[in-house]
Amino acid sequence: MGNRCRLRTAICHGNSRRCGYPGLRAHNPPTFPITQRSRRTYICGVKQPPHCQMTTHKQDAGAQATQMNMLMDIKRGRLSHLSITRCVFNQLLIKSGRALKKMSNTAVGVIPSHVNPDLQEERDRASFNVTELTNIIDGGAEKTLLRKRLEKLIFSDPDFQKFPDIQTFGTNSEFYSATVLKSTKLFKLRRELKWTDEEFDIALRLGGQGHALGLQHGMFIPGLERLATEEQKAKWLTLAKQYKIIGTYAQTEMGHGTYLKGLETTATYDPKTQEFILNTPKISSIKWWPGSLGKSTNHAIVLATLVIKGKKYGMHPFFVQIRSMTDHTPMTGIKVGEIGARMGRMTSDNGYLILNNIRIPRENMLMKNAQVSPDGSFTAKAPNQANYATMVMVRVGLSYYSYQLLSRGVTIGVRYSAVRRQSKLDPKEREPKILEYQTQQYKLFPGLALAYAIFFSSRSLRMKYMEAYQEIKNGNLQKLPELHCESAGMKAFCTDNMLRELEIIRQSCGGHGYLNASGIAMLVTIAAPMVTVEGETTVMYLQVARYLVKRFANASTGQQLDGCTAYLSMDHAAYMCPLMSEDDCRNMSRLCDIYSYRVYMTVSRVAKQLQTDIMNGMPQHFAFNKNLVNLVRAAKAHCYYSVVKDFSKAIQSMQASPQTIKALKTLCCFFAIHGITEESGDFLETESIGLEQLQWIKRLQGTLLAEIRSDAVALVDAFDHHDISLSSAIGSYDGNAYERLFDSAQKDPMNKEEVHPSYFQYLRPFIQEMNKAKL
Ligand SMILES: CCCCCCCCCCCCCCCCCC(=O)SCCNC(=O)CCNC(=O)[C@H](O)C(C)(C)COP(=O)(O)OP(=O)(O)OC[C@H]1O[C@@H](n2cnc3c(N)ncnc32)[C@H](O)[C@@H]1OP(=O)(O)O
Ligand SMILES: Cc1cc2nc3c(=O)[nH]c(=O)nc-3n(C[C@H](O)[C@H](O)[C@H](O)COP(=O)(O)OP(=O)(O)OC[C@H]3O[C@@H](n4cnc5c(N)ncnc54)[C@H](O)[C@@H]3O)c2cc1C
Repeated sequence: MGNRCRLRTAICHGNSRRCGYPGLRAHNPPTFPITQRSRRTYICGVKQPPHCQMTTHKQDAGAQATQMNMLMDIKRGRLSHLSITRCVFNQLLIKSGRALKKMSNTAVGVIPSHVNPDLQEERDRASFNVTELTNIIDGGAEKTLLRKRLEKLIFSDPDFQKFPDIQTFGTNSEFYSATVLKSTKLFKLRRELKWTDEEFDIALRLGGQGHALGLQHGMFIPGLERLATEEQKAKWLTLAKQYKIIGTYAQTEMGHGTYLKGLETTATYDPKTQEFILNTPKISSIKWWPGSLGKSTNHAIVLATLVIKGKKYGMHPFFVQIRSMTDHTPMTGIKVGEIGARMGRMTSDNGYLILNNIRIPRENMLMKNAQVSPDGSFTAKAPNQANYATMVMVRVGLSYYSYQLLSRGVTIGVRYSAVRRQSKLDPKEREPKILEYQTQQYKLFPGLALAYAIFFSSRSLRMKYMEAYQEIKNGNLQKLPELHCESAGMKAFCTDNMLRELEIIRQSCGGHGYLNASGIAMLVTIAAPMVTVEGETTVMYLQVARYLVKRFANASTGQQLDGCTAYLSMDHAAYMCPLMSEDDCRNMSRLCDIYSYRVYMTVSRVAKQLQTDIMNGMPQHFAFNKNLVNLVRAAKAHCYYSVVKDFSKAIQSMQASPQTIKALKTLCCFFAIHGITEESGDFLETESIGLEQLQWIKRLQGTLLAEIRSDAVALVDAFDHHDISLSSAIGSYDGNAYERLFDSAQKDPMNKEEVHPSYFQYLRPFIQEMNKAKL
C-alpha cells in the first residue's frame, strides 16, 4: 500500500468500510475535471507532475524499508547492544523526513484555484437569487456593498489573514495577543477612517471570534451610557470612546453571578471624606469572570452593594481605576489577574479582582438612577432594576450574536456535506454526497432554519429595544418589564438552541468536525459560555415565566393584554386544531395558532397549579420551586411561539422575488413543524393537535427536508461569511476541503520538526530498554 492509498484512506474515507482502499481508479474519481494526463498523476485531489509522484513514493518507501529493517534488527537483538547513536537515528529519520517533505511540497499543500465542482453543482441548482437574499440579510444592497468594502479593507491586512491559523494552533497567550492586536487595529481604523457606529459594528463582527477588548464596546461604553449622569458621561464616556481608557464591567463574584442581591463587594460611604471605600470582604466576594479584566483593562464599572451608615441600598455601579495609566501595574490595594485556562480558546482575558480599602471620590458612583449626596442621603430616581440596563442591552446583542455563530456553523456543515462523499446509496452509482442522506439533512436543516429564524426574530427584538430605549432614556419605564421579558427570553432561547444545533452540526462533520481546523469545533466552544453569560438559561426562562404568570393573572381578571402576551387574553374556549388536511400543515397562520394555543395551555396550567398550591397553604416560594420545571416549559413554549411568529411576519412583509419568498417560506414552515415534532408530547398533551395531525406533520417534515436540500448551499451562501471569518478548512467558499485540511495540518507547530524532542527524551530510551529486556 503506497502513501497515496494511506493518505486517501485517512482523509477521504474515515468511515467507509465497504470501500476499503478504493485507490484512484474505480468508483471515486477526482472531484474536478482533469485531463487524461493529469488523471494518472492525481493524488488526494491534487494534480502533480508524474515525476514527483514516482520519486516521492520511491524515496519514502526506501526510507521506510531502511527504518523497518533497523527496527527488526533491534528487535532481534542484533543492534540492541550497539550504540545506536542519536546521529544514526537522526540520519534515518531525516532521510524519511526529507522524503515526506518532498512529498508535501509536491503532492499536497496545493489548494486548487477553482471551486469544487460538487459545490458548484449545488450553486447552479439554486432556485432563487442568492445575492437578493444576502441583501435582505445585510439590510439592503448598499449595506452589502458597505460590508464588502470593509471586508476588503480589513482582510487585506496580513495580521487578520494570520488570525485563523493562530486560532487553530496558537497557545492561549498567543491567541490573546492576537486578539489584542485585532481589537487595537480595529479601534485605530475606526478613528482614522471616522467610521460610523454601524461601520464599526460590522467591522467587529467581521473580525471573527474573539476580541480581547470586546467588553469596551460590549459593556463598558454601554454601561457608562446607561448608568452615568450627563456630567459623568462628559468626563469618562468621551475618554472611553477615544480609547484613552480601556474598561470592563465587573459584576459577577466567585460566590454569586445570578443572584445580584447577594453580591458581597461593598461600597461604604464615608461622609467625612466624601468618598466610597470599596472592599472585598471574603473569598466568595472576589470579582470573578469579567472579560478583559485579567490583563487588558485599566478601568472598570464595579457593581457593589452600597452601604451608608450601616444600611444596605442594593447593587450600584462605581467607576474604578484598576491599573496605572503609565505602566499598567495594579493600583495600590488592588489585586487583579487571569482566572485560568478555560474550555476552548481564550476569546478574552477573564479576570479576578480583589479590592482592599479602595477609596474613590463620591462622584465616582454612577448616579443616573440613584444619588448619594455629600452628607450621605440616598435618593433613587428609578427602581433598582434600572441599574440592570446594560445587561438588557447585551441580552439583545447576544440574540443576534447567536445568529452570527450559528450561521457560520451551518455554512461549514452544509458546504462540507456537499463535497464529502461517503458510503453507498445506489450500489451501481458513485458514493453520494453525504448531504443526500435524509439523516444528514435532519442534522443540518433544523440549524439552518433556526439561523434564519433567529436572524429575523432578533432583528425584530432589536427594533423593539431601540424604541423602548429611547423612552427609558427619557425616564419613561413603562415598557421595561416587557422588554426585560423579551430580552431575557430571546437570550435564553437563541443561545441555548444555537449551542445545541452547533454541536449537532459539529457531529455531522464526522471526524473532521473534531479538528480545530474545521472551524466548527471552535464555534462550539465559543458558543458554549453564551448560555451562561449575561443570565443563565434557566434563570432567564424563569424571569419570562414570572412575567407570563403575572400577565395571565391580569388576563384572568378580564384585562385586554397587548404586546408579546396578547394571546393570553384571547378567547381559547372554542379552540379546535386548525389543521384539517395535510396541506394545511404548510399554512403558517394555522401553525401560529397551534403554537399560541400550546403556550396558552401551558401557562394556564402552571399558573392554576401555582394558585392551587398557594391556596392550599403552601408558601409562595415553595409553590414556585415545586413548579419550576413546568414554569420553564411554559417560558420555552412562549419563546418558540414568538420566534415562529416573528419569522413568519418578516416573510409576509418582505419585498423580494417570489422565488426567494418561496425558499424562505419553506424554511419557516420547516422550523415551525420541526418544533412541533420535537415537542410533540406537549402539543398532544395540551390538545393543540391530535395524533392524525402529528402524522401529517411528520410526513411533511420528510417532504420539506427534500425541498430544502436543493437550496441548502444557496441558503448558506446567502449569509455570505468571508472565509477568514469562517476560519474553516472544510467550509470554505471553494469547497476544497481535503486540500485545505492537509494544508492546515502542515502548519501545526508539532510538524515543524520531523522528530519531536520527547522521542529523544522518553521514547527512544524506552524502546532501547524494552529491547534490552529479557522476555
Ligand atoms: C464584542 C462586541 C460587542 C457587541 C455586543 C453585543 C453582543 C456581543 C456578544 C459577544 C461577547 C459576549 C460578551 C459576554 C459578556 C458577558 C458579561 C456578563 O455576563 S455580565 C454579568 C451578567 N449577569 C447577569 O446576567 C446576572 C443575572 N441575574 C439577574 O439579572 C437578576 O439577578 C435576576 C433577573 C435573576 C433577578 O432579578 P432581581 O432584581 O435580583 O430579583 P427578582 O427576580 O425578585 O426581580 C424583581 C423584579 O425585577 C424585575 N427585573 C429583573 N431584571 C430586570 C431587568 N433587567 N430589567 C427590568 N426589570 C427586571 C423582575 O421582573 C421583577 O419584577 P416584578 O415581578 O417584581 O415586577
Ligand atoms: C465566558 C464568561 C464571560 C463572563 N463575563 C462576565 C463579565 O464580563 N462580567 C461579569 O460580571 N460577569 C461575567 N461572567 C459571569 C456570568 O455572568 C455568570 O457566570 C452568569 O451570570 C451565571 O451566574 P453563575 O455563574 O453564578 O451561575 P449560577 O447561578 O451559580 O448557576 C449554576 C446553576 O444554578 C442554577 N440556578 C441559580 N439560581 C437559580 C434560580 N434562582 N432558580 C433556578 N436555578 C438557579 C442555574 O440554573 C445553574 O444551573 C462571565 C461568565 C463567563 C462564563
